[in-house]
Amino acid sequence: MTVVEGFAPAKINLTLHVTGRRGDGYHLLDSLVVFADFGDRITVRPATATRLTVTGPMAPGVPVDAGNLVVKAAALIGVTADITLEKHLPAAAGIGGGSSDGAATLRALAEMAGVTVPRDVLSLGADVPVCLAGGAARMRGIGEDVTPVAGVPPLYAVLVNPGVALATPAVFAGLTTRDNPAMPNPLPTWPDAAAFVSWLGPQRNDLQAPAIAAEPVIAEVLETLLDTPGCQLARMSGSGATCFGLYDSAECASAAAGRLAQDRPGWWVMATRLNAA
Ligand SMILES: C[C@@](CO)(OP(=O)(O)O)[C@H](O)COP(=O)(O)OP(=O)(O)OC[C@H]1O[C@@H](n2ccc(N)nc2=O)[C@H](O)[C@@H]1O
Ligand SMILES: Nc1ncnc2c1ncn2[C@@H]1O[C@H](COP(=O)(O)OP(=O)(O)O)[C@@H](O)[C@H]1O
Repeated sequence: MTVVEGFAPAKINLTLHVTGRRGDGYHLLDSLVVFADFGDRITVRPATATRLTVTGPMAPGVPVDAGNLVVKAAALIGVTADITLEKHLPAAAGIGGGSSDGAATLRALAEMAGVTVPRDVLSLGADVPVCLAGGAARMRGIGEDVTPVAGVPPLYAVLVNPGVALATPAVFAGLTTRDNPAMPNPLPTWPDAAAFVSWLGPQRNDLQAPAIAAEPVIAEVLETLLDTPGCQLARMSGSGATCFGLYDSAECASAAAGRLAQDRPGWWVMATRLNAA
């Protein structure tokens, strides 16, 4: 029996510029996306009907029915399987846990059944195409236009989620401006990690302000990250509430994570390497 395992890394929007809105209400984005070395794990086994079991420290509250993106992905690719999802990423957290799980399921089921992944996966969610591509990418349109970006260095980061779940549509609805500038085109080249992080500084996550308006604790997370020794940049990912801090070494990131975990026992804190693959 073919058993296939897959990894569904956290997705981090290093930038998230909202540049317009379509007639159907979806927003046009320009986002630089990378992936962490931390995430969920899935295992798929052939079965005559799809069955999902969710385990792991972040399993509570995650849907186990047809609402789970793992089950939706299996239906889209047309393969039935016994699927175990080991959940490590907080849900509704702006780090694309569900989308990354969906993309990992598509890859694993394609390998298990010897079929190809459908070309149009946008129906699963705007973040699924970028998660399926994997690696540093520029994401435009509403998420369907994904271009790999070369030259993004590996980054040492700390992810912090204060334990508030934010609904993505509500955060988009809180935007006060929707026609904001895109990132430069083409993107510059960065000689090293320091140049990359200083370029990142003036870029934005346009969803950060409406997310803070909905959950002011996000501002506290950003300030707390910036206060840790060696933090070069702190920003929210996606529609929040997870924020990332960037550091110039694994030691700095790990020391900051240790301190934050001690000082803020209610927050989810994780040191990770971004774009390490
Ligand atoms: C904001 C982002 C940035 O990467 O990340 P997350 O916060 O979800 O991690 C994504 O665009 C989210 O992608 P995803 O979570 O897959 O979105 P979907 O399920 O397709 O859409 C959820 C809702 O978000 C809004 N939405 C999403 C994408 C987009 N380009 N414009 C939107 O306005 C719509 O209200 C939509 O109904
Ligand atoms: N595999 C999954 N993991 C987590 N949440 C999921 C999954 N499948 C569907 N969901 C639903 O999707 C919602 C958004 O979750 P997630 O993709 O983690 O957030 P975000 O879009 O903020 O990155 C959750 O509230 C949950 O109800």
